[in-house]
Amino acid sequence: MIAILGTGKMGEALMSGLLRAGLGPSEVIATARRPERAEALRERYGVRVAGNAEAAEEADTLILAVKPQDMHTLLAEIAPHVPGGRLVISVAAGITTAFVEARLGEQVPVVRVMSNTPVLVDEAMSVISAGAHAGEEHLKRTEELLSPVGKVLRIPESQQDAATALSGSGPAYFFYLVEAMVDAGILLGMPRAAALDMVVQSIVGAATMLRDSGEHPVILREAVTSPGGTTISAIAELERHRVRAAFLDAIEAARDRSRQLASG
Ligand SMILES: NC(=O)C1=CN([C@@H]2O[C@H](COP(=O)(O)OP(=O)(O)OC[C@H]3O[C@@H](n4cnc5c(N)ncnc54)[C@H](O)[C@@H]3O)[C@@H](O)[C@H]2O)C=CC1
Ligand SMILES: O=C(O)[C@@H]1CCC=N1
Repeated sequence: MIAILGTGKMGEALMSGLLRAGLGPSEVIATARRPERAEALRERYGVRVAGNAEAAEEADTLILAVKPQDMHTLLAEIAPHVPGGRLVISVAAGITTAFVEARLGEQVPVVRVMSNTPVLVDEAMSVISAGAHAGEEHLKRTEELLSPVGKVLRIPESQQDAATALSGSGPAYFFYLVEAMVDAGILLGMPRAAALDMVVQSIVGAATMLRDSGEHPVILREAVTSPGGTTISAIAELERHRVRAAFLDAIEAARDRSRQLASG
């Protein structure tokens, strides 16, 4: 039995992925703060919806999916209800395994996960790290849960804040880029729907080439960039506006914010 504690956007995305991967609705308990949300989850997925304490007592794997700022309250609520031997998986940005261990009891196996919203289309990037009391079996179990919905990579916990900035938030940067490029199409007089189609297909094509060709992104970009042509005129403007430096600073800021989150 798996419990998702705090079934918001990420919790629901993970839960729907687990169900698509073949887990039965009767093997999942979801918890939610608002009764309307609980009802919607029950109706949409046929899963059981319960209180946090009850879910913690019954499930052998607990997935903590509340916001980092709500983690302290959730852990305080479930601490008396987590029997030995439970695997606790936290998907919250910035929350360390030590933070969870300190509140649930020192022996609890905790795995920290940073996934991303493409879990909704089985293309998640999930990175996982073991806490002090989580061993190979716990990492394997976490991998089994997450690999049907995307790629899973083990990383040292010291890299989790960086991974949060890179792949946890990563989809948002691409959506932002698409928005900006569609605006550019509008500026050039293109109808919005056509501009969106062109940009989305370009990003899907580029992503597929990156994944399937094994080529370095520089080589792929050079292949588009004809001498004296159009692409280099655009790249020159991106460089003039220091877009590369903006990405470095932006992702560093996200990493720093992830580090701060556990303290509220
Ligand atoms: N949205 C994203 O792309 C990603 C989010 N995350 C992490 O996932 C976690 C959740 O983020 P979102 O889903 O975006 O937020 P969200 O606000 O949609 O979901 C959190 C849910 O937890 C519920 N909740 C809060 N306290 C509760 C409690 N004590 N008992 C039961 N339910 C409670 C809230 O009502 C809400 O529905 C965060 O820790 C975030 O860092 C991780 C990777 C990506
Ligand atoms: O913005 C956030 O804090 C969460 C964590 C990674 C993606 N979304």
